[in-house]
Amino acid sequence: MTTEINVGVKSQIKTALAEVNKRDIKNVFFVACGGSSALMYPSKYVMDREAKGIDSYLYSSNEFIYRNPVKLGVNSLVILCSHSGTTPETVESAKFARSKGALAISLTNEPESPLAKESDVFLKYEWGKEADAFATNYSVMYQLVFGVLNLVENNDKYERIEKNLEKLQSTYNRVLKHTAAAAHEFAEKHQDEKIIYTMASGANYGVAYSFAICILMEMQWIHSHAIHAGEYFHGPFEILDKETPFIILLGLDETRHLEERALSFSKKYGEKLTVLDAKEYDLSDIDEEVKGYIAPLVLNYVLRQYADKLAEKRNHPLSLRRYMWKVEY
Ligand SMILES: N[C@@H]1[C@@H](O)[C@H](O)[C@@H](COP(=O)(O)O)O[C@@H]1O
Repeated sequence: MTTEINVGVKSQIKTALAEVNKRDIKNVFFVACGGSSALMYPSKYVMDREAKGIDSYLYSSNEFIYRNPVKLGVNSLVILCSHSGTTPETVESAKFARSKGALAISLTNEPESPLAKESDVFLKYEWGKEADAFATNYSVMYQLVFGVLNLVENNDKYERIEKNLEKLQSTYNRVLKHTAAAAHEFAEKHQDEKIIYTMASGANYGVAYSFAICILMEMQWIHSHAIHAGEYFHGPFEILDKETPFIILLGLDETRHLEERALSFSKKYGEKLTVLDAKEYDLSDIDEEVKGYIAPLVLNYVLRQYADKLAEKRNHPLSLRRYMWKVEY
């Protein structure tokens, strides 16, 4: 079944790339909201590191429409994502992109959704505990992005990334066993906290961002803010004391130095520090050359385990909302 689904994912990517091939793509816009936006941050990092000619931009959906970037046009690829496929501003963004002549490719879990219908091509990804990592959102996004880089610029990492993503689930399973005790301890220690900050840089910043806005604020009603490790010393570090909890992510990309610097300062003056360091995880299945790109996916998966444990300890299900999907906004 898994193999069948993975073959299906590859064929969807092929279809999407065939559409890309019909155009002369000069720029890529990543457009989504919330968690769906956060999962695009590593891809924006990939574009910055790998793309020699294609420009790339990342916008929250409504900002994309209202800002109306002057470069958006027939040479643009707009990559959208919405899990439900119903977030109105993301659906509008797809319409808007196409009205400008751009190619709109969306990722969603819902093939019958308005977003799927308003896009030139949609890619259905899998979701949930049973899904193989290869077919899930982060992986599908990478397959598309590396596929575009390969097609437009002859970037040679596409096949390697695809092979590494095929081994991702076994990496996840191994790492999760290693982090289970730490996740449990985190939940024990933080169940009564009123505020928890998150921090990261580079390819991992989106993971810190989504944990802050989606897990802590949206799903646990705990105050939070995602601090960019490079910005830490330009304001946020003044909040550090022995009482304030921070989650600090350390990835394997070129910006790791920023995260290490933030951590070493935090260790000096803070105490409630939870460190997730990808260097401590068994990523032996992953090629050295792409480890920096894969690290945020692994960190995100590990943090989901932290979220599950925290929700359980606090007796506050991750599905609980006050306003989202309930009132008008
Ligand atoms: N955590 C996310 C939110 O941040 C997002 O606003 C919402 C709608 O998103 P989507 O457009 O992916 O369906 O879903 C999730 O709950």
